Amino acid sequence: MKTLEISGLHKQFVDSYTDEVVTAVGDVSFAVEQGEFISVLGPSGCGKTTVLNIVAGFEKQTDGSVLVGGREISGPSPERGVVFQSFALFPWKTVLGNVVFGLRMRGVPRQEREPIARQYLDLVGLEGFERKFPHELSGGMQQRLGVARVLANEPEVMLMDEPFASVDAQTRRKLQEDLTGIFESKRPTVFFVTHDVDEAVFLSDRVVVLSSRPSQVNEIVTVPLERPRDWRSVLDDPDFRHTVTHITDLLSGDESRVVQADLDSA
Ligand SMILES: Nc1ncnc2c1ncn2[C@@H]1O[C@H](COP(=O)(O)OP(=O)(O)OP(=O)(O)O)[C@@H](O)[C@H]1O
Repeated sequence: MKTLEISGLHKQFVDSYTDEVVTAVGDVSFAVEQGEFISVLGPSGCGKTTVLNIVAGFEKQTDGSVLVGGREISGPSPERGVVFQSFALFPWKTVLGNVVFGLRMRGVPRQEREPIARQYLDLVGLEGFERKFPHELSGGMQQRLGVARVLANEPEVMLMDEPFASVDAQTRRKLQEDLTGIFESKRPTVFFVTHDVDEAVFLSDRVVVLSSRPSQVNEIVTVPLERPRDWRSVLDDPDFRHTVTHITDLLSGDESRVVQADLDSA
């Protein structure tokens, strides 16, 4: 069953100073199955975040449609929870309070909120930290709290915009393995934006490779790796290297076309 269907998505921005029109998204269509992990990759500025922001309901498309669970979206909703790069936690609430808040907003009865919140904190490995405040957690733990907060709302799709971009390389590997473990046990539908080809292949069932602006889908690559996954075994897997090389070739082919077009128009 398709959870998310993006059809003919097109987005133009008008620069408020110069009145110049920027086509951020040309014509993008793809669908995400229920329980699927999909990543969106593409050259810088090709509109990855814009597509995510439209799905989140933060931006309105100029043309095309976005259906979630078969319904056209209208504005932000907890059914499309977003995990941001910059954590976006409530600093004055405890770890437990951060998760309980969303449940309260969703109308979950008072006596059910805390057990549900604790269940999701356990899932992301934050048991024992319930009474701490966000500033008492490491960057990686704050990001896991962000994931717990979104998942506790049982969204139809979890949206993640480069969530690990601001943590160091070692923590990043650990968080990628944690996220894979969470995905494998809960099977949420995930839409993940990244610049990092290895990360996209490690995490995803399929990778949507966008072309440079005005972006279109260049290719949707199926990742032929078994689950459960961990870095130790994935790095030794020839299918992993082959898929990474294929996507890198798609991206560099696209980049050389852009350079050639720039030279032709000079
Ligand atoms: N609110 C806005 N107003 C005007 N232009 C915008 C706005 N948001 C994005 N853009 C432009 O749209 C294009 C796509 O931006 P977007 O951030 O979606 O790309 P991206 O692929 O996520 O980039 P990156 O990989 O660098 O993060 C860029 O040229 C950007 O400058």
